[in-house]
Amino acid sequence: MGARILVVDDEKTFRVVAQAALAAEGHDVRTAASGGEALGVARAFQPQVVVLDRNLPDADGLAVLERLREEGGEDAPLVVMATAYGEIENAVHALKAGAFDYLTKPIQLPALVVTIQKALETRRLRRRAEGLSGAARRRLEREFCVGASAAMRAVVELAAKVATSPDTTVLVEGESGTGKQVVAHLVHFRTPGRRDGPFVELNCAAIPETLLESELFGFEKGAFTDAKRAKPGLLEEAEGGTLFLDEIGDMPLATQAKLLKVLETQVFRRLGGVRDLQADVRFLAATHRELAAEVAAGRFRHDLFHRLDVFRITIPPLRERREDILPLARFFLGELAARAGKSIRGLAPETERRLLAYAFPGNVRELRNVIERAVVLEAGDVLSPESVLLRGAPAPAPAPAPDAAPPVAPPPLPAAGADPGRPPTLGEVEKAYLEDLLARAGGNKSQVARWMGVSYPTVAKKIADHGIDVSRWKDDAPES
Ligand SMILES: Nc1ncnc2c1ncn2[C@@H]1O[C@H](COP(=O)(O)OP(=O)(O)OP(=O)(O)O)[C@@H](O)[C@H]1O
Repeated sequence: MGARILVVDDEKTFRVVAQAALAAEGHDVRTAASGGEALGVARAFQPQVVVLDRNLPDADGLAVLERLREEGGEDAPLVVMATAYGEIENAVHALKAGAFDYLTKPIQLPALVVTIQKALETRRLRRRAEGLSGAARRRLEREFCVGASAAMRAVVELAAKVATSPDTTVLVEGESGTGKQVVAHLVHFRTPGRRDGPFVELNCAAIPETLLESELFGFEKGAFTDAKRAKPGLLEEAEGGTLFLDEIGDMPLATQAKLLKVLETQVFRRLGGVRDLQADVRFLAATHRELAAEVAAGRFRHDLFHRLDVFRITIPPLRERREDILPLARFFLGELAARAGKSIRGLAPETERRLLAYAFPGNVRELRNVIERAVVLEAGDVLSPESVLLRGAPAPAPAPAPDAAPPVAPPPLPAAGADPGRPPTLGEVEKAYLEDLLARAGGNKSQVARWMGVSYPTVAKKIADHGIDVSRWKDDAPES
């Protein structure tokens, strides 16, 4: 597709010839004979590329370049500066002032056409990268909720601090589901020198030991039997950006030694390779294990631990920052209800009470899952406690006080089996009663014991005697 090109030169012959050559390539070309005219045309025409003579009758081309960049801002055209033959100094000045490239006069038309093509391609790629990272950044702001706890504010502050040093290694610690990956994203997208580069993730626990090194370092053709062609590793893919090593505590010792070397020297080789490659990446490692304890147990190298532990961000479990529960719940509700096309205004007071009382062993991930399911179940315009199913916590209907009498009218009598005239036995009634209470308590035996007014061991024994499988009511285990 043709582009808008402005040719600025006081020599009429050059303007005419260049315009014809570029128009023949399908471009829309305007010309100007002076700096003043060029700025006027640029404002109206918004060219994507400007071919600009350094020596203009009314101005220095460098000054015009500066004005074009200033006025155009993010949309400023790329400038190809035309300099007199032998004035290499001028060319260097032009590049330093932000010109995309330079051509020496007399300008050869084929060189002009190729340089314009290069400029347009660069502009397209830059825009694409900006578009992508801009979208990713906006998504990040949408996907991250700071919460209300001092602990999370401290985490965000630390992330902002380390974002100012693009080469510092970061270690993120926290239980599963606390948000280590979202914090890793936060660091990446807030680091000016890295955020336009890639964010590449490697989960060290999810990948077989034998594949881990080839994923990380890449390999040359013939490095091993299946290496039919060379493949760059994630270290190369992450060039200029961030390499996020998730579950680093699960990395095998042999790979740890190799990783340590990269961290120390910033140099590595592909498997089977002989060339040293530079690792221009920020390493960000995360673990749900306590690495110091892993070191003590001999499962993690102490030198690697110290190399990684330059800047540590610890995310506390959700149960230790309860102030975050409701802001996060509302945040997820907003996002998930919109996605489901439901208008659910907020949380019912009883829903809030139940969420606040719950321990969230699966942390923020479990909270998100709970809200996601509740949104599916909810028919009203607020998230009611009946829709919010919490593992091991009693289902709310009909919402008894925790220690109140059994919450139910007697359960429906069980079917009498073979003999329709026979009333159910006491054992059958007891079993049905137990199953009914277990269903209401989400499988929580302590709650059932309180409702039945008997001890926990008594309930546990009755459940075992009747052969009841409690796990079927505990279906909302968090993902891990
Ligand atoms: N502060 C937060 N704001 C918004 N969403 C969050 C936040 N913290 C966690 N989440 C959400 O919780 C879920 C789990 O987060 P994440 O994957 O980052 O946890 P993790 O600690 O890396 O877990 P794992 O150790 O299991 O890999 C994700 O869906 C994530 O979007």
